Amino acid sequence: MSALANHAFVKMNGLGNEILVVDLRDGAPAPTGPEAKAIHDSGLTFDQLMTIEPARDADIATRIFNNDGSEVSACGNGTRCIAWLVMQETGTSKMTIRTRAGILTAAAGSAPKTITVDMGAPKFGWQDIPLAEEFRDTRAIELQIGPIDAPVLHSPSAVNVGNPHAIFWVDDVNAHDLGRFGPLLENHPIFPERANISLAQVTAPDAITLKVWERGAGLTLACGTAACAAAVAAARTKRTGRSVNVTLPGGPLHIHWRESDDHILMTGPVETEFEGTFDPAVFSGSAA
Ligand SMILES: N[C@H](CCC[C@H](N)C(=O)O)C(=O)O
Repeated sequence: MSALANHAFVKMNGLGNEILVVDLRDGAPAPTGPEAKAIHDSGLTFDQLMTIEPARDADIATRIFNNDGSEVSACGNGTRCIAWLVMQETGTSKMTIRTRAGILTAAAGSAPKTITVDMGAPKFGWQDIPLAEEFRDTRAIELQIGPIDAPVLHSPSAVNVGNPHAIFWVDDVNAHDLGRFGPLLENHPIFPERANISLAQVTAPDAITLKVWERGAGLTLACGTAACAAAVAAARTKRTGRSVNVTLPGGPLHIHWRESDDHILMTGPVETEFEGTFDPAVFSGSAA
């Protein structure tokens, strides 16, 4: 029987990006990838499961699982959620979070239930994304969908913001069937670690509309790291400035790509939905 049987969880979201939070500071072990997938498949659905764990070199540590059971290194919306929970508990307004991508800093925003996370600096090198072959300029890589002579989507920007992203620049995010193209592109051999796939429509020098197919989770209402990736890719290709409002289906995030240290500051809301405990049957595979 899993040590997580009957363990407490908190269901939250960031702009509708569904986050299941499990506080393991009681010493319970983190779920395995298959256990995370089993929890989702049992009907307690989420986009990501995130843990809160003790850390030696930060206030807390976290591990991030997509609902397909893959463990990943960054989740912007989920990081805001766990930061808000811990700040509520400790009464602090600033904290550090150890992730597999490095130590992030979170701060309470000016509005209630709003958090700003410093997501660190983006990486643009082809081996950092990573890509399967050398591309000297990752602002537009040779990848396309559709007929060779009339591609439907092509020349995406590639960025790593703790996780890999490909951003396709389009005139209308609703003119393309991301639900159909998403899995093809997520699993394209050019992405040895797969990738999060976004359609980005620049609507003003400080505004982007975004739709995202998330690696390991599919279409979501919002993706914080995709908003960060699209914002820096847009600035890098001179489509926008370094401060943008990114409007996702679930709502807006504000992204500022700071010039002084290249760090990306993401600001947005958090929502709490409900609390509960894990049904033991989930881990024995007998849950519905
Ligand atoms: N699917 C992403 C992780 C979650 C990202 C998203 N939920 C966010 O808010 O950043 C990946 O596999 O890298």
